[in-house]
Amino acid sequence: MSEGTLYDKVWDRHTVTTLPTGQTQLFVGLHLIHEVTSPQAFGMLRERGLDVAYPELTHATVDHIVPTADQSRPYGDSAAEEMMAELEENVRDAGIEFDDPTTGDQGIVHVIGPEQGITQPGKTIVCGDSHTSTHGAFGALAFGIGTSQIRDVLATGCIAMEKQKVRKIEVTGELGDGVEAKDVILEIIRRLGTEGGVGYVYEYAGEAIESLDMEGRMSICNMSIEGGARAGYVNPDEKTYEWLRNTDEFADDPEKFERLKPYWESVRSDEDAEYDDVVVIDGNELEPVVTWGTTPGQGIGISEPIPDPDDLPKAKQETARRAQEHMRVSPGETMEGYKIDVAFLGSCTNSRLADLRRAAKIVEGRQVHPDVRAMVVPGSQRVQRAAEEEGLKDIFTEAGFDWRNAGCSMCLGMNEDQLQGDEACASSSNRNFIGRQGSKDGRTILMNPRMVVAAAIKGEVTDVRELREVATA
Ligand SMILES: CC(C)[C@H](C(=O)O)[C@@H](O)C(=O)O
Ligand code: SF4
Repeated sequence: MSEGTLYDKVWDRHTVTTLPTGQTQLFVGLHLIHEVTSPQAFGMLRERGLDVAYPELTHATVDHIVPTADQSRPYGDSAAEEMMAELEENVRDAGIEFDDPTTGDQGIVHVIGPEQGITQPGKTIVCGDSHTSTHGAFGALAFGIGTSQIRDVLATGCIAMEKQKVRKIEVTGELGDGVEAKDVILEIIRRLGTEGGVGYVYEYAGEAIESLDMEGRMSICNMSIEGGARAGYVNPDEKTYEWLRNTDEFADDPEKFERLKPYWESVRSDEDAEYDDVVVIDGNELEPVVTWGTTPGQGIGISEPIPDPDDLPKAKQETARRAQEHMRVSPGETMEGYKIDVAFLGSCTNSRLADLRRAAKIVEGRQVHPDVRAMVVPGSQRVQRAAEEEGLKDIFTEAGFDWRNAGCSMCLGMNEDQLQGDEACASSSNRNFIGRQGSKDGRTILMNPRMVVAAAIKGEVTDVRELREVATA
């Protein structure tokens, strides 16, 4: 008998009860916390005299406010220092494992979970952060939660939730040269809209998704929320298990791996599972996608013209007009040749070793354009070390990139890494909202990591496929 989708199965296996509100009480397998959204929740717990129910299922890191240059304490920014100190106190009192920068394991919350192997198929994972959907790449059911829910999870290990519908997004075929996971998700959001996923969880499937490495799958799941979906996931397969086999959790404990694997396999969506909606996208047709506007849904293929707001559905016209004014672009132009001032390679979407490796191949033997300030911010200290060991840091720094310490950095500019004035930034992050990178006049163009470094080298938005040809000629 079909038990349904991965979503149905993980949901059922974590259901404690149905609450009087009609919501489901779900048990949480992993609660990730960071410095920005947890302090208030810990405060609420203290007010009620409650303890953290499952410190062993809770894991903390510091990412948003952490400086990426000088990390000596106290931090130069007193607000950042205060947040850090508060997190330190909270985790110490509760006995929660904390990957602070002295451990060598610190990093963006959505990078460290998978790399340590605590992100696993069939787990329910929550975090007070909208990009928690990233962990769905492993077949986990992972979603961002708000402050009062963080409190609930800290106090009870459970969360009250409404069940969502499931939309299967099948990406068929093979991605072309220079086209990456990031382009797939930007294309999905462009087609379905930033609100298109409201009420849904996205299951990403199809040949093009299956052939992605785990890093690529994470980039896609990461941006589910930008498409309005509460969560996104990929069914676990051999690639997933292979990744996990090599993590801290399992490398020294192969028995544990063998014990858990049947469960992981059992949560895969059944062949005959029913979906509330199915969307099919032809992966063969895609090209690198860049945004022209101020939402992640305002994207186009690098060779395509920027749309005329008048040609868009009525509801989208006004925001498109305002976005074009802010970005100073006109309908009919392509984004190719758009001048940039800053290049940011980082964020929980694209700052893993595989991302840096691909980008370094483009950078090798080239120089950052003299008018561009370019930075690479590894997603975690482990990524940073590995990249340094294999010589990627040297490739980037010799080309003129600034090599930083791990953190969220210029993805949202909660530390010193910010755009100035109306600077335009080629960014491998996930949000291009006005003001997102620290300056209200700043302009963000989202793209894949190789496109970011191509833009850094040329000083303008560039089709990386042209640069690659030069490189291999
Ligand atoms: C600070 C945090 C609450 C926020 C989020 O939830 O996503 C941040 O990570 C972001 O990307 O905007
Ligand atoms: S890297 Fe950006 S998107 Fe990811 S958690 Fe940090 S601020 Fe949020």
